[in-house]
Amino acid sequence: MKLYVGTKNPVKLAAVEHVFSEHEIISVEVSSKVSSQPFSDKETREGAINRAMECAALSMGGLGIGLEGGVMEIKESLYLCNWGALVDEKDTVYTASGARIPLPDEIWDELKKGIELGDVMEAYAKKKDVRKKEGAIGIFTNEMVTRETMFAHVIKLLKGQYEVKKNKA
Ligand SMILES: O=P(O)(O)OP(=O)(O)OP(=O)(O)OC[C@H]1O[C@@H](n2cnc3c(O)ncnc32)[C@H](O)[C@@H]1O
Ligand SMILES: [Mg+2]
Repeated sequence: MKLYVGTKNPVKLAAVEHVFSEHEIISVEVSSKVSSQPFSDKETREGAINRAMECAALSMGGLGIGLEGGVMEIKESLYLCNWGALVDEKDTVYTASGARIPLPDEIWDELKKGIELGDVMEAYAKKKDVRKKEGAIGIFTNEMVTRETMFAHVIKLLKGQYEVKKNKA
């Protein structure tokens, strides 16, 4: 079955390929229809669902996946948050979220100025393309968990829920 993924980001695609190795994966650029830097769980989740729905529509009876990164506030802390959505051939929507860790205040200050996390991380880590490599989660966990492994976990949560539903049908 064809699996459309709503991103061109190589790290997100690598995570999908790792979990859905038996599927033909097609990478497409779609709109998340939320801000480029989501600032809540709600908005980040919505971005993932919007991407997955557009992918499912393009797949014509296949599967669609959307992955979205964002940040969310809890009390005095700003956390990294990530969401994934899978839309199956029957238009059922499955969702799952990823591990979250607090971000340093200096990162929050930069985000408040309207700079996207990907750009903030490049300056902070003095590295290019952090968003396409280890990600903020990799930088702040000494690469114990990278953006790819974090998204792979989210995708496993989606695939597992889909399989349970399919096995019941
Ligand atoms: O091409 P797409 O699929 O859009 O991939 P992206 O890297 O832009 O990722 P998102 O749109 O899902 O993330 C929204 C914003 O947050 C940034 N971001 C989210 N998680 C990140 C991480 O772990 N490391 C670096 N930047 C991250 C990202 O660069 C964007 O500016
Ligand atoms: Mg983006």
